[in-house]
Amino acid sequence: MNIVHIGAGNIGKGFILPVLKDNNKNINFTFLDVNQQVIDDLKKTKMVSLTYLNKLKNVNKNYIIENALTLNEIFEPQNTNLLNNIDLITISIGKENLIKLKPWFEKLAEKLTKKIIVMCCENGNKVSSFFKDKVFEKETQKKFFFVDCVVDRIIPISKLKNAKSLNVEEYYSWIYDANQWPGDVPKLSGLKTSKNIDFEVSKKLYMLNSLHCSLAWYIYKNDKFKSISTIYNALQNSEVLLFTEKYLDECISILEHKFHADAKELKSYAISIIKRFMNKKVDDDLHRVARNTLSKLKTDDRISPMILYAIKYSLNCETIYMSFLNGINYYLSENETNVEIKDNNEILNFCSTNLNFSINEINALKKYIIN
Ligand SMILES: NC(=O)c1ccc[n+]([C@@H]2O[C@H](COP(=O)([O-])OP(=O)(O)OC[C@H]3O[C@@H](n4cnc5c(N)ncnc54)[C@H](O)[C@@H]3O)[C@@H](O)[C@H]2O)c1
Ligand SMILES: O=P(O)(O)OC[C@@H](O)[C@@H](O)[C@H](O)[C@H](O)CO
Repeated sequence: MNIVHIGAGNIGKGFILPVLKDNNKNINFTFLDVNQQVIDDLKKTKMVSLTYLNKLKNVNKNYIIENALTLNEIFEPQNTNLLNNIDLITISIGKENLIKLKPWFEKLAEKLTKKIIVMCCENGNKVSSFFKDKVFEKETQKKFFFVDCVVDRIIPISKLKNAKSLNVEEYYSWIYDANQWPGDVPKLSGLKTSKNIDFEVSKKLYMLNSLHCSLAWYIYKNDKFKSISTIYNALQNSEVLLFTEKYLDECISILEHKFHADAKELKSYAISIIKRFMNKKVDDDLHRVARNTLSKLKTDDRISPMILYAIKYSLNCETIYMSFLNGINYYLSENETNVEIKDNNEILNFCSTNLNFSINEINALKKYIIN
């Protein structure tokens, strides 16, 4: 099977490559990236070397890659065979960068003789559908099967000095939408399917990912990352643990209400998240988990939808709302404005100007703040 993966970064090298290679025979794997240095390094080594950060004993494993190319190199004559035989394109470049792939996909679409599956392995709400609907015209959309998925493995930023080595968490989960996968294409091993991808996406995004950035913003507010700089260090503090528990309890009530989900199952998922965050070997920097703060605060991402849902159905979201304000202030301080906003009108103004809140959403938030 020919896999082309766009984005030879942490999730590409530390998750997509090993999960596909470990679980499926005859995987021919090609990395594409815009970063010339990364591609040159991978061309040289043709290998990725992973260290699994097992709590008991680290395990090292090497993975062969068949090709590493810059995006446009794939259109060169010597790569025609590969181009004509792609089965699956996976992508992990950051949701905000997807728009840049528009011309590349349009060029590819002109050359295709069969429909190809595209999976955006980005954190966000059904990002493959977003990519399909918001980026492409109908004609291009028809050339691909866009399949939503949820990917989960914590891969901290590497402090190792070469592009081929990476430390990764041992745990992983990759779930895709069973309804969008074409019926005549065999399923991939190592991946799970779901007929309720909305729930799977929301569960991970609202609990794990929103807790991650909320912890960073909380620590920044109280410590400015002076004495605490990683997720593991943060969770050694009893006040942070209390914040975490309250935060996850509010998330659980919202998910339980929205999806009629089993609260016990969500509770054990919450416990599993805390356990994973408490793996001392996963040296996960707070700047990383808070990256792209503004996108994380927008109405299509991990915090605002929970607040707006809780307001609508009168559910408690006190801690999540506090975290939302921490996030706004973190964003402002990162952008060197040195202004904290606390005034209600400033908050509402920020939401409509920078976070895509609609008039109805602003009115709902206003009512919540005033009460
Ligand atoms: N690291 C994690 O723990 C983790 C886990 C699950 C999901 N994710 C998601 O995976 C995505 C990538 O995260 P990451 O940690 O691997 O980031 P990263 O910065 O390590 O890797 C991103 C890669 O994409 C490349 N890239 C950027 N723009 C590009 C473009 N226009 N065309 C081709 N390549 C381009 C970069 O050069 C880089 O190599 C994000 O959406 C993130 O939310 C990350
Ligand atoms: O990648 P982001 O910036 O969307 O979010 C930061 C982290 O929450 C994220 O990378 C997690 O480590 C990952 O999603 C775990 O599966």
